[in-house]
Amino acid sequence: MTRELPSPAKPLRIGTRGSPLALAQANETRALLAQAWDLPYEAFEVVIIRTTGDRVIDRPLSQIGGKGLFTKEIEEQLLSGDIDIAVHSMKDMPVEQPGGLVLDGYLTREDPRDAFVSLNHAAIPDLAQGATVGTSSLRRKAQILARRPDLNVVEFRGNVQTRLQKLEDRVAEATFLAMAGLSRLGMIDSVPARAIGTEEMLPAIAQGAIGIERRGDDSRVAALLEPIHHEETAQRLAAERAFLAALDGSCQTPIAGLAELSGGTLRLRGEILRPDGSEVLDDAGDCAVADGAALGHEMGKRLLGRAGPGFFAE
Ligand SMILES: NCc1[nH]cc(CCC(=O)O)c1CC(=O)O
Repeated sequence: MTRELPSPAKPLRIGTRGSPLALAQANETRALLAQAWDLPYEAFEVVIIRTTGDRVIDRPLSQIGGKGLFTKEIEEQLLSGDIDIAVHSMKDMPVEQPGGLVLDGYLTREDPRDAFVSLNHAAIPDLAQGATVGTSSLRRKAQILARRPDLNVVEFRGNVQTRLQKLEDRVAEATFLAMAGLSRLGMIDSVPARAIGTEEMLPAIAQGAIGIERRGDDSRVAALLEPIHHEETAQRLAAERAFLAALDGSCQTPIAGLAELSGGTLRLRGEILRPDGSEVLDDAGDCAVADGAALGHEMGKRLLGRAGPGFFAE
């Protein structure tokens, strides 16, 4: 049976940032929607929106401050009706959305692992004493320093292509990228990247997941998204994002977490680190798949209690 698109009069507008990765994700969403509803690509339009995070490129993200650096302008256009949905890397999304918006549509999650990327080395242990590595992620920086306090970590901003160029230019010996990003950009075979096991480096909350945001009162769009939504991804993210929310995490703090499902059970692992890597606190728990958010909340609060005040201070 062919489903009927509710009110297909004009193209559905898909808002996204303009980076190659963001565009790949928006186009993937567009293709999935076209396929699910048996419609031509022209029924959907990709609209590029420039955000503060894209504009300010001369400072570390952690110094620009404010929540939703990469989302504010997109959400404004969603609220004003200039776009109908927004496609996001869930890793970059604050745990709460502005009033009137909901973020409950998820595509099937990609590989959540980080990748070690280097032209000369296969893994972290191969790096020479004092070697320079580049990353803009406070989490990755703290995790690397926890294992290798001797390494020199330098700020590495910019999109995937820019960071790879910095390796070519010998600015650093290695960098770290999400496997999901490389895979969506079709670069997994052309870039010297090796997946890092999650025991070795626990990923960012929601890494590898794409979320679709909409207006809460837009029932047409809610129905439209239903066939491309992946419920297991939603269940995993519910646990991870509740963990993050309990820790009051913005992306200013080194927090990692990953939920996995097997045989009706959800297992959540979580970790917080001092920014200099000098202390790592971790926790893990199991629960029924439907109870992930409660477990995440509980684990977050427990870790916060163990950490005490000032844990995240530089
Ligand atoms: N903060 C940038 C960002 N946001 C999402 C991804 C990768 C894709 C994903 O995790 O879904 C990346 C780049 C990276 O960490 O390599």
